[in-house]
Amino acid sequence: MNGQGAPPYVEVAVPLGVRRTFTYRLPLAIGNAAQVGARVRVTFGKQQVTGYIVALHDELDRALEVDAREVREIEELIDAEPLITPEILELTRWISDYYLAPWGEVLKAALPAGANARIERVLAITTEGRDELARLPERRALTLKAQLLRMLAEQGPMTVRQAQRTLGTARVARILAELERAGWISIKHQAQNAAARAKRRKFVRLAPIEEHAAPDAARALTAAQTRVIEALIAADGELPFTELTERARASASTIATLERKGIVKIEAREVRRDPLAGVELPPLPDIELNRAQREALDQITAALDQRRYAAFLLHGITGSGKTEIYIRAMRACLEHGRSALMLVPEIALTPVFSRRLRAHFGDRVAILHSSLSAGERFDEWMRIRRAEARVVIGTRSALFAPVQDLGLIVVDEEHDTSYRQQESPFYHARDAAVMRAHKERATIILGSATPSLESFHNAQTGKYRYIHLPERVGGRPLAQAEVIDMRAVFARRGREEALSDELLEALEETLARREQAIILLNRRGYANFILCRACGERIGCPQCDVTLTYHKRERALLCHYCNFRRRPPARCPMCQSQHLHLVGEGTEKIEDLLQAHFPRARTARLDRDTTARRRAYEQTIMRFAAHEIDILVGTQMIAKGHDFPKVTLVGVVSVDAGLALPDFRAAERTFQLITQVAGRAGRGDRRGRVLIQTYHPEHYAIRFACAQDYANFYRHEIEYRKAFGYPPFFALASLLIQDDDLGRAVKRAEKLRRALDRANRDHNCRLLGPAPAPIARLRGQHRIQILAKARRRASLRSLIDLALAETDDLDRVSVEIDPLHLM
Ligand SMILES: Nc1ncnc2c1ncn2[C@@H]1O[C@H](COP(=O)(O)OP(=O)(O)OP(=O)(O)O)[C@@H](O)[C@H]1O
Ligand SMILES: [Zn+2]
Repeated sequence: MNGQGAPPYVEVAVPLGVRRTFTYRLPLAIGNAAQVGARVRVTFGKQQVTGYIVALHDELDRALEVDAREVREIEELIDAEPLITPEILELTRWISDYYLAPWGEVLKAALPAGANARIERVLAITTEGRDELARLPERRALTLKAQLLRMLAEQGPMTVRQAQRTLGTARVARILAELERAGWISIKHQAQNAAARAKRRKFVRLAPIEEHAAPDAARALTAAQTRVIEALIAADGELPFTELTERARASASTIATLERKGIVKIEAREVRRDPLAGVELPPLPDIELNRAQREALDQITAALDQRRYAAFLLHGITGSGKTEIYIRAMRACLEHGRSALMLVPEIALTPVFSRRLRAHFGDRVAILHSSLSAGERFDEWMRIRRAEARVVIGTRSALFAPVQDLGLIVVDEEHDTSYRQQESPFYHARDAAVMRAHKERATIILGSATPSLESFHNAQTGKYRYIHLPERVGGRPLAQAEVIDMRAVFARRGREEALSDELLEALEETLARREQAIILLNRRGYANFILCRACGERIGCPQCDVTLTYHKRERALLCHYCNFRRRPPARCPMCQSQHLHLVGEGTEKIEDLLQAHFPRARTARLDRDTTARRRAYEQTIMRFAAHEIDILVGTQMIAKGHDFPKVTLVGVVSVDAGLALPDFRAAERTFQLITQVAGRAGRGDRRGRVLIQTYHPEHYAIRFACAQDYANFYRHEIEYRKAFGYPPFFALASLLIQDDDLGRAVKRAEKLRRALDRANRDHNCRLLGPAPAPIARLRGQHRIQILAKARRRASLRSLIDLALAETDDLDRVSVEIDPLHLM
């Protein structure tokens, strides 16, 4: 024991590809200060890593047969106050078990990026180093070593990175070891909380009048000083320092002089980085709920009153007024003194909606999403941690918001694929949110116009309570949808056209009525790929088994998987022929075509290329909402959740590529995409129209989406899932082996398969593969897949657990439980 009776051992989870936790000893110096949920710096192998304390214990776990003498000490305690709450610790442990994901990685994902400490090497000069420096001749040009010593003597300890910034990376690297050996400097590892510091800003304000009331004070002022004072008076007495220097065209020294005279005061204050700073709040519509909404809300508030776990599937068609229900449910939750968390899909976090929440809940709202800076995220996160924010809205990782006393979770557009994290740790935020609600006795609402098959199935079997809103608010009709058979268009025109006459005419009429249109094509770029007509070569990515997409604006061929980029060649790289042909179209080309057809219309494009810049997405959406844009072309990001009353036409250029993907969810995705985008039409006074171009007009996903008939789509699709043994009837796991050497990948896959077979003697799982994944090579790695299926997810997990434990060199297998795609 270490004196004060503190448990001498801690269990640490590290964010590396290992699933078990590790025991460390607490040094005396840390003693009682260590708490569960705090971050620590530990030595792991030869590395220094940030880990998370997940348990404290008095004795070593005998079962693990750890030798007490081999247990290492914690190097540093990073947090005196743990960042991770007990609830989040518990949730991450569940995720780690359920998804067979390393606990440390889940914990890392649970903290805002700004809070993930970087381990830095910190340099400091020693007494011997100072003596050495004193012996050096004063004036002569200093050697590199002497320069570094002098820097450390004058400026104090600094990180290796900082030293390298001044003196050059390679140069510093060269001399460090030598200086340390000579005993002139010390090198220590330390955790640095980069962005995880509150932001401080300097403010200048006018001092109270009596402090500088000397009668002739005004006369003694220079012109610049007068400008400073006038600027401050105009701003009600206070301005941020930098803003003041700009406004008054004054230098820092002018302001310093005024401070010495006692006329102004300068002070540094902590400021909050507010993601909604400077936005105008639209007036809130005064809405009276209709009967269906009221009944839905009543059920939800009754559950909230009981303070027990309850899960609802709110299935409301597009425009049925789900958002209004969410807001009122959140308000009810707040009235109970509890907090509410709302998850929204990645980019569809509509700027309009965040503003509405701010208007409803004021400062109690915190916003967490991917386009915030690390600093903004951290500030918002801390406001939640301190329970200053009681309503949280955010994307996938907001699942881990340290909300205190959680009463309600809303998952909007619950079918959306962005809730699935597509890299390790793989988790599905919707499913984990259901578990979180369960553990914290909260009510959860999963809302969608096109529920995922899993959720609808859960509602059918009684796992979720089902609420249906079958009509649009105000009795508005759904848009009228028509399928355009592109085979007939081809026969008529005799050549391939991206836009049919029907769609062009409808656009013409829409523009003539001064209404707006949305045109969807779920593929960015200009042309799908480049084909050599002489030899048949398709120009592909050298790293991946996919073709490169032609981007005209950037004059580049891009790989949409690994971002490889090259200039479009003038000749075929295989046969040198000049007969290169652009095949297929993307959003760029559709934008060009529309501009050619309708030169007077204002068109804009929304896809990952146009929204790379922060806030670009938001700007385009706001301009479209203000009708500064007539036609909006885009990928699926325009299909989600938006409410633009003046949109009366939606055109779907093509969904055929998505339908053809070798994935059991292809039909479901296509159905959802069409239904969602169709739902953007006719949300105002005029009825909307939807035109869907396709070469497969008879496909059931297209037929049912066109009729906006969820029930029949579900009936059809669920039969197929049952017949072929897919979710929700079977649980699925995919094991992916990647290696830059194909032979090695195959060997490892076969070995894994044998281990799985052995483990499967006591289980009853179905195993498929190894086989090349549909994308057989990605970023230079060959990809071999094994699929496992079972009726019970638990047996699937235990099977994989066993197999992985048995094979030792398989830590690089990536395991996905409930994968979304099998690509
Ligand atoms: N009871 C009501 N009376 C009048 N208008 C309403 C009512 N409820 C909601 N609305 C308005 O109807 C429009 C559509 O509502 P909302 O955006 O909530 O639909 P939704 O169900 O979320 O649709 P989607 O699934 O397409 O996003 C909004 O402009 C909203 O303000
Ligand atoms: Zn690539």
